[in-house]
Amino acid sequence: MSPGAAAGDAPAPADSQGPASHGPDSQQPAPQAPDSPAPSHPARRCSFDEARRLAAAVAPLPIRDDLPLTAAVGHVLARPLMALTDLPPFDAAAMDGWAVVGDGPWTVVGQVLAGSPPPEHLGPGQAVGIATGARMPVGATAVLRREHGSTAPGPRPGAGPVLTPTPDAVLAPGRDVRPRGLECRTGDELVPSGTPITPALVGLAAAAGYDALPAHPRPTVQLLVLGDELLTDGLPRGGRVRDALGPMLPPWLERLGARVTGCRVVGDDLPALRAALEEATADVVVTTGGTASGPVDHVHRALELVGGRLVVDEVMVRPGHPMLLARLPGRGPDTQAGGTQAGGTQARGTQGEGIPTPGTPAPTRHLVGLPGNPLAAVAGVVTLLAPLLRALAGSPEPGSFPAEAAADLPGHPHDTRLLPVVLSEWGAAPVEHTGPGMLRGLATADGLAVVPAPGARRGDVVEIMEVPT
Ligand SMILES: Nc1nc2c(c(=O)[nH]1)N[C@H]1C(S)=C(S)[C@@H](COP(=O)(O)OP(=O)(O)OC[C@H]3O[C@@H](n4cnc5c(N)ncnc54)[C@H](O)[C@@H]3O)O[C@H]1N2
Ligand code: MOO
Repeated sequence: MSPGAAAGDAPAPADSQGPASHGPDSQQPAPQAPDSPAPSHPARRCSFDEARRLAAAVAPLPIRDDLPLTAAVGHVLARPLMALTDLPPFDAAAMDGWAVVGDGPWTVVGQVLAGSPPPEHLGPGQAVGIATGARMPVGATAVLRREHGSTAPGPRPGAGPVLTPTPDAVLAPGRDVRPRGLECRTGDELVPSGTPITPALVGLAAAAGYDALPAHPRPTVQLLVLGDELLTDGLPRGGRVRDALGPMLPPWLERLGARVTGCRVVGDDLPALRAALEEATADVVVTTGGTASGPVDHVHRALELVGGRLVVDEVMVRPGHPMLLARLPGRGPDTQAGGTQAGGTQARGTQGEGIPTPGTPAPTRHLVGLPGNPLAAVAGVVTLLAPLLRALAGSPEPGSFPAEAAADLPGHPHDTRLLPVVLSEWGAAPVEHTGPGMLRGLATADGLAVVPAPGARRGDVVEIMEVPT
């Protein structure tokens, strides 16, 4: 639907703070296109695709240029990694042996080790002992491997040893030499922006002369697990159940690139929830439970009270349809992207190198409301939270991949269904125990198949949402 058409039919925008409709049968129009994130979105009931597009439409956190190499692992490279030097930076021996000039025999006139200066120049008939990685002397044409030569005393006192090649020695020019610039030249793009910073990338950066890397910070997350009925230890008892989400979500979110700064259980109490939201300073606040319209489901009301603005309010996906995404006002003082780095992203008005342009707004904070049913909460993670966290961290990872259905995949009559599946050489097959309140199926699944209504047939290609394995 075009933005104009959507606007014409839109319900009262969330910014009006009117009552949000989030029942399962609310029939609100589809949202407008997500590619123009306006300051105030009408809160909408969204399709699965629209919801994840809206979540992914946020700007990345402002770039930091000062992340020490090892600390940068787990972030996403925010600018291309350009070579600051030729690599190798000089012609170097690739093997232990002798640097030689032309064919032998040669007189050995010295030795050069890795990191030590070579002789100024080698002339015809001369050689130096050389170690792997040592700089080649000017004039040397090749390296003779140690196993391909032997030395004998020189013909007279003071003359260097005589080096003779074995019959199988190979001495073509450049043999066993790593020429300067073999891997890259100064200014070459080594790795594009958006690449996850891995240990290997950090090693490359160090070799290329970097001490720090530019990266979007990992978004901070505070998790509020809502529900008076939740127990944090022991067996379920007295009508209460164990909190499954408090233990599950922090490591999951860390795997998605977030830095989880807090996780706590909050009772079904509106003032307590409001206070928790007001105290929270993270880039993303995640709540679990309380999203529906039960007597103690307070997330919508608490959001209104703290000035939150709903962006997505219910998604046409099962399980998990009551999930929501909202913008939160302001930002706290202790977030990674705040402090000296607060300000717009480079794309939105920095002066380069992450220095904020005076007057640019601080990055927006968000709340993701996950439904309480555990598999519904997982659906909220893959639909809203994972795309949001990736966008904040500047990650281009899709979070999904295609696979063929190995069997018919049951769907929902009119909504998208996220179905735990196992993958094999035959494709994606459903598992058992996939009710909204169950994690048994997911625990052995390889991903969540995105099953369009009313279902997929064996042989259809479906999208598989990644879950941590
Ligand atoms: N009248 C309607 N009622 C409900 C609807 C609806 O459309 N109309 N939708 C249902 C669906 S679908 C879901 S999902 C839930 C979502 O409700 P909430 O987000 O408000 O979640 P709660 O009511 O707080 O809890 C639901 C369920 O999940 C259990 N739970 C909650 N947190 C946890 C946790 N951390 N670990 C384990 N289990 C948890 C909770 O005990 C409830 O059993 O609303 C339906 N209702
Ligand atoms: O969102 Mo609910 O039961 O479909 O889990």
